[in-house]
Amino acid sequence: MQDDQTLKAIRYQRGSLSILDQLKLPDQSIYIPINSVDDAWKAIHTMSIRGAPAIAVCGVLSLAVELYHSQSKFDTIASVQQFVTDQLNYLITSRPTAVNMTEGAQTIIDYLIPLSNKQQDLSQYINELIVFMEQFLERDLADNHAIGQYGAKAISENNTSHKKLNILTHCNTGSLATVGFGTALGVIRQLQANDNLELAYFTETRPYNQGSRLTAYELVHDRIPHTMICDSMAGLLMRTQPIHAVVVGADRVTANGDTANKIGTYQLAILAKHHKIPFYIAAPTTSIDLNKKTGDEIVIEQRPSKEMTSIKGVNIAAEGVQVWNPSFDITPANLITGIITEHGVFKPDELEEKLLSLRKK
Ligand SMILES: CSC[C@H]1O[C@H](OP(=O)(O)O)[C@H](O)[C@@H]1O
Repeated sequence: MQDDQTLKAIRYQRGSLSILDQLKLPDQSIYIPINSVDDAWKAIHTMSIRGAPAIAVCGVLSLAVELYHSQSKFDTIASVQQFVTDQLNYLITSRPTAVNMTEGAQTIIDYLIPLSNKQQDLSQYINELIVFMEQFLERDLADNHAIGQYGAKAISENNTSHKKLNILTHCNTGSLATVGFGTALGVIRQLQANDNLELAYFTETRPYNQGSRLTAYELVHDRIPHTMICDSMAGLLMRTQPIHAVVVGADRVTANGDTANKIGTYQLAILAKHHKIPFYIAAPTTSIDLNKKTGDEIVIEQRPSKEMTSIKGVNIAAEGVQVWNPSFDITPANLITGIITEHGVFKPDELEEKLLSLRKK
């Protein structure tokens, strides 16, 4: 099972934040300090830390650390509110596709006024704001296990004829993409814990290799039975091996269930449809953006060409080669069997209604 210490993407205690530098994995396990929002912005943009939920927690906690150490520079509550709003709006620009940072920023901005109605002492206001920001860490930890449990139950119930299941996943959606158990990889961890997993197949996930660099690291570490494949092998795998489900993460799910996820997800969904294999998205409800009606509204982040033309600084393509490097693609809702959240598994066409009723509670 997951070892909480060596697979922690984020280490935090009040006034101090560090992240596991995922660009150095799997060869080196090095934590780097994050002392400010600027540090967090750079770490997120360069993908030293990545994964929609982990990005949001890192961003919010970097602001908590900055507030903790710079209290003396504020003379009014209004100046704190302006600083927090400006820093959150800056953090959102670090990676545009995932919604979790935007959701977290809006939640904090919405709290600034109610908190000032409750607390007029400047020092106490800052302290209570820090406590509120720290709750993002606890919330995501709790969400992950629920996602794993709901997902494992749904997939097992879909395959009553097989005790042990072969699952295919893409990219990295484990402890290195969240702050705990993982989303899609959390479902795989839970299937393993329930003794319902035969093999976890996973793709290398070109071009940035989150699968070979990060998912391999997690599955080997947790001693979960697995097989790594190249992205291009997914079709032959589904045609020749019994794959019982595909489960992947999400960076942003829109109201109709369309989902932005790591590039390569869309073609896996098409292959799964062709081979009649259930295709699941696993994501916390903080990844669901009801303000966007369909996936056509999602901004797809374009990444630097060097992430395609080199690996760890070694060129694998001719200097000057022209590339196209979208970091995400959109999987339409009609290719998705279910969306696994911390509140249960929802069909795409019921997602908006279910989420609105949950948010009213
Ligand atoms: C639970 S992480 C969701 C999502 O994040 C990954 O993208 P990136 O590595 O570029 O941050 C990937 O799309 C995962 O599925």
